[in-house]
Amino acid sequence: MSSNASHLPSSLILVGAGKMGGSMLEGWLKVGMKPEGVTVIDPRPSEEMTQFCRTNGISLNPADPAAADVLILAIKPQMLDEAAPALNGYLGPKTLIISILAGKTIADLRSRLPASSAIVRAMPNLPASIGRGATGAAGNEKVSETQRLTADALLSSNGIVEWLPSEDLIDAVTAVSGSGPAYVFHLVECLTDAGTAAGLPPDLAQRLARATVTGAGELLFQSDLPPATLRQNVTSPGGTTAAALEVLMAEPNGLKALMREAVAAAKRRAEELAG
Ligand SMILES: NC(=O)C1=CN([C@@H]2O[C@H](COP(=O)(O)OP(=O)(O)OC[C@H]3O[C@@H](n4cnc5c(N)ncnc54)[C@H](O)[C@@H]3O)[C@@H](O)[C@H]2O)C=CC1
Ligand SMILES: O=C(O)[C@@H]1CCC=N1
Repeated sequence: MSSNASHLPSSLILVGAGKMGGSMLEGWLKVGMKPEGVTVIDPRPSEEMTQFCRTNGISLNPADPAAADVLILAIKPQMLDEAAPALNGYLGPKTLIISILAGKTIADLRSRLPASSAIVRAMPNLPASIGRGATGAAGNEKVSETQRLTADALLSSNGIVEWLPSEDLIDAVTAVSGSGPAYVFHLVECLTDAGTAAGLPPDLAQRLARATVTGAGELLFQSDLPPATLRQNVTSPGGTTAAALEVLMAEPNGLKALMREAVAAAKRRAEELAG
């Protein structure tokens, strides 16, 4: 984990503490963000989140929250219009806004918030909660160097951060790493299904599929070898893996084409969510 704790903000408001906001919050506390500096705003917090805030001494839905150094926006993109009027009340002149809303551009946010707002648009992913997430981020010209370091400290507490040369790349980042964990979880579902079809009891198939994907993921994490080399290391010439890969890598309808289609669909959807 590469978070630079000295740049963590002293105060932060999290607006929307659902699956992703909650995952990020776990990461911030693990790297030393002070719970008394965190305020959570969510009209419908889950029981787990309510309990989490109580246990950690985090202020949940205070009547009149003071403006903070950082406001993290983690509501659904479709809720932005409804949430925007209240957001203005949480902003001070120096508040940095970090939005993780899929599809919503910095211009979309600026049209609903003070024009002078410093905004970082970021796209994290769910493994943020265990510090193994991947985030792409880009900021507008109002973001000072100190604010960029603050954003970096928060986002890197959740895993790797890639600062993008242009905000335009974020929809593609969303389609690859934002949504990507779901593709991997679905791979486990498919491998379980295939194992069951091949004669394994479903529970056993799922345990094997899960351990295989997490083991392969951890090997990829720990190794410097490119994924293609790791794949070749499993593949004995004329063996079982080669037989399976002939199906998966068939042209033109193999996994590569399917993955391109899936990522393109996710990117298109992100573009539709803009506005
Ligand atoms: N789930 C994921 O893996 C990822 C999600 N995102 C983005 O994160 C955002 C949240 O997604 P999820 O956490 O999956 O959704 P979620 O539905 O789990 O969480 C949204 C939360 O916002 C709260 N909320 C609704 N209206 C509100 C308001 N006016 N003020 C404050 N809170 C309000 C809801 O009660 C809920 O707890 C979305 O914009 C999504 O694009 C980004 C990357 C990954
Ligand atoms: O499915 C979604 O729209 C959000 C954005 C990336 C992951 N979850």
